[in-house]
Amino acid sequence: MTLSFCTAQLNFVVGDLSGNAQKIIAAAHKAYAAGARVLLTPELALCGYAAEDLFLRPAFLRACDEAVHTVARETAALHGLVIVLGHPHPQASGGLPLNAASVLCNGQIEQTYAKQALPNYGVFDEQRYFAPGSQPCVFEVEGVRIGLLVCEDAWWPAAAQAAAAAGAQLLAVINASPFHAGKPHEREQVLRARAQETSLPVVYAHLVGGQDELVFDGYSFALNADGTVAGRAAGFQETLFFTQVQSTPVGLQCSAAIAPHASAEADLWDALVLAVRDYVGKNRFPGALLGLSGGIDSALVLAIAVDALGADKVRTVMMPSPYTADISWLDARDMAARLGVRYDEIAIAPQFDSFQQALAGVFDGRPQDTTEENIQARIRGTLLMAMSNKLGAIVLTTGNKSEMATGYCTLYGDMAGGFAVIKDLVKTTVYDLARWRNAHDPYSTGLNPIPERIITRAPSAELRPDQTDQDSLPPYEVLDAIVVRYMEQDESIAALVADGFAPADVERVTRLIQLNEYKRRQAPPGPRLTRRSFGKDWRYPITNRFRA
Ligand SMILES: Nc1ncnc2c1ncn2[C@@H]1O[C@H](COP(=O)(O)OP(=O)(O)OC[C@H]2O[C@@H]([n+]3cccc(C(=O)O)c3)[C@H](O)[C@@H]2O)[C@@H](O)[C@H]1O
Ligand SMILES: Nc1ncnc2c1ncn2[C@@H]1O[C@H](COP(=O)(O)OP(=O)(O)OP(=O)(O)O)[C@@H](O)[C@H]1O
Ligand SMILES: NC(=O)CC[C@H](N)C(=O)O
Repeated sequence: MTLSFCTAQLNFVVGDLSGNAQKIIAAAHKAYAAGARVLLTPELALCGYAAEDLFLRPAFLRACDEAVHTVARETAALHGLVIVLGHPHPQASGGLPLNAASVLCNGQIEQTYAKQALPNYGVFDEQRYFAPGSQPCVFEVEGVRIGLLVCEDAWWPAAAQAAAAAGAQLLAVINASPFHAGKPHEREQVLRARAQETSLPVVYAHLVGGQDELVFDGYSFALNADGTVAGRAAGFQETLFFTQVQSTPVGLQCSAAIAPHASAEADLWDALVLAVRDYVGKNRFPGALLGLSGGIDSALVLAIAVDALGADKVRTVMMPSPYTADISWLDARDMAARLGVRYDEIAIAPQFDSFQQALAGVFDGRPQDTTEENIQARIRGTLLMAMSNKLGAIVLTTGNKSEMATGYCTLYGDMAGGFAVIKDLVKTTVYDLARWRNAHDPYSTGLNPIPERIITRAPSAELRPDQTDQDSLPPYEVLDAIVVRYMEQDESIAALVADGFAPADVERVTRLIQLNEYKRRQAPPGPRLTRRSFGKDWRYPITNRFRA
């Protein structure tokens, strides 16, 4: 006996119930024609993950319910195909809905499983939206008894063990498991433990796509009962991933194509590209634009945007001030020419003069300070937003995580825009990725996008004469280490000092992190790439006197 499973590793759009339903129906027809008799869709595939407070709207839940029936009806002719469909399920008794996986066959809804473990940490709020289930769900297809789990269920032993105790011979897990660096390996490690504890093979069906700040990386996989990888889909792309499950004298054996895991840098790059492509595309922008300064941050964002959208959908504008160095112009022009993107120059000196004149009376002889620096950033922000209004393209902001942490960014200035592409990459990673992209060509563009001098020159905001970033901050290696350990890993000030960081550096950086919460609340969203980003998984009070 061989039973063929198909995982619909597809990119759904939150709230597009009919589009998602049609995508699932089309996948069912293709999978069936290719011989599959089980189709697994990702968690909440029908409505998209994460639909957040849409789950609180009765009309949304009713529409999801109708879409479940549409999928059942339009796949009824696929005789014998079992579809595991992820969707929210309103409870007849009222109360919160279930995060459900329904088993559809021959046009009927045969069973509906309710996710038991509802994650409520990090970026997850599932206890705000769903009531937990308590029962295992086992269904049989061509003599194979399949135990159903939904994502977080499989991160703990109990639900898998309950499915095994209920007679499951294989675990089918449907998922929406947001990416961070290293997550594809971590996930397989967790599921390996479930396979080994239960001595059951696992088919893990995963989502792909960008949804606001979350990125889903695909990499669906199958494990044998001993935990060895029997198959893996490619990461960061849509695919129908087939796994053959065979009955052998030693139990069920899975086999499938095994796509390799990519390097950490390649995964990060793919995540950034997918996040930009989906944010821009799903929100229906005709393209993107950004201020190109000749510095590393805007250079990296431009390279990502071109890989994501194509050169014809990205335009750049260099807005020199009196403090802009010649090499900034030269490098910005060089980069735009290398990539073949539209490049304009708009000098901001006249507007800068005009603002200063307008304020001269009010400022009454006070010395120049960051006020004047911020005016320049705000003139640029105003010009970029004007271009966005007129041309329809979204403004990509270029601030990195080190800047978002310390507040080295200007409200309504370089923070003005729609999507903050690298807000979860610390500056040292920005450099690493720039070097990596110049040495690799993941989308076969034939481009070596970033001029070498942009990578080697000292970073500067160029908002006053001879300014460099390191004038007022510790070296980036030190700054980034403090940011990562304090912000991502919850280490204390005392622990960092005990580990050898200079007390003054730790004091300054952590104080800046605390003081600049107000700025981050006004920042655009951007893709989460680490265990903790400045997004849904960082919810600190603005008004706060505690720091340790
Ligand atoms: N708790 C709070 N809640 C709400 N609002 C608060 C606030 N505290 C201050 N504010 C407001 O925020 C203002 C200060 O913020 P903002 O106007 O942005 O200005 P600010 O933070 O003073 O200046 C921006 C800093 O970033 C640096 N910068 C800017 C641009 C690029 C780069 C770079 O290296 O890439 C660096 C620049 O040199 C300067 O040190 C205050 O004047 C006040 O109006
Ligand atoms: N001369 C300029 N022309 C166009 N855009 C600019 C210019 N200067 C700054 N910007 C925009 O503002 C952003 C922040 O600029 P700034 O130089 O202050 O910081 P940065 O973090 O060093 O960024 P970068 O490395 O891109 O220069 C830039 O990434 C760019 O998008
Ligand atoms: N949707 C979920 O239940 C995801 C939770 C899970 N721990 C993950 O990130 O993979």
